Amino acid sequence: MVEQKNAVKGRSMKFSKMHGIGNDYIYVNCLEETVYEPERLAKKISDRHFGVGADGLILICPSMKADFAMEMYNADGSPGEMCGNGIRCLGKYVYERRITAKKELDIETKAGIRHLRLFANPKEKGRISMVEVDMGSPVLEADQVPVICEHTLAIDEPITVNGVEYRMTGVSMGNPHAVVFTNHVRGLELEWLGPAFEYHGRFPRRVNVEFAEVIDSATLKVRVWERGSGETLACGTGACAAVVAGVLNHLTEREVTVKLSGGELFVNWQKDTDKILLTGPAAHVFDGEYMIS
Ligand SMILES: N[C@H](CCC[C@H](N)C(=O)O)C(=O)O
Repeated sequence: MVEQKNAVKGRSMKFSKMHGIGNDYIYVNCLEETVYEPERLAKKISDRHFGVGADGLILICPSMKADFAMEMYNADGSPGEMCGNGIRCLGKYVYERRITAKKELDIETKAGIRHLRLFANPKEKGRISMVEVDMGSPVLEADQVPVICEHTLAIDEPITVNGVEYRMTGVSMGNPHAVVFTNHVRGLELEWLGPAFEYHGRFPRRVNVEFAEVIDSATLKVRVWERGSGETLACGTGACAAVVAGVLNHLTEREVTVKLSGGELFVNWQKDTDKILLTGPAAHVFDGEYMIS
């Protein structure tokens, strides 16, 4: 029944809008709804004028290997392997809607299984306000997975973009990132610089770019240009990549507060386990019904 309903144009699909410090996604509960063309839907529904408006689409799906599976699509319809802000909101969604009673969850993603710990809002019973994700280990070598570069380790590597030489460090958090340290992120013209990095020949799968300013060894200020979505107010995988690059370039410690345009995330790259813990808020904005067209 559900499958037929959504296959037909002009019928509606329930969705929720959520965000992690302003990195906003449309969530569809695919335990109840069926989405046939997620790339096409992501592009339409993410449009901030002709759609609902979001940085992309996230599908909450059943999993054979974990408690749930997450599929994510960028605003241009392209699929992404992992989403640090999105997965935190997914945890809040399934707990608050009583789809699960667990406060520790395993979520299957294209980058592997990620473990979540949900923290209750002390002021509102049954609500979750903060979520910690074990993001796994960063991947730095090209022959291991979807790293951005053809060559091995790219630490502080020169790259010419729009005729200017920058230095970047490549980090895969399951999805590809290039981190560029700079002295003043505020003044950067990302609309011009972001696409030039994203589509640079050095990155065969395109790239997410983080421009990071070192405030002190435990604080980074970061602006993000996301592959497939443009400048966003925050990026969880990007915050982790920035801290990995900070450590590798001897600029930061392993425990860092990352100040993004929409708020703060806390990153802890554990030395003993090599795993990265990402902690930050998760918020629900509204629920709605979308007409499939
Ligand atoms: N905003 C997300 C990452 C989306 C990455 C996506 N733009 C890609 O194509 O890899 C985060 O919080 O981690």
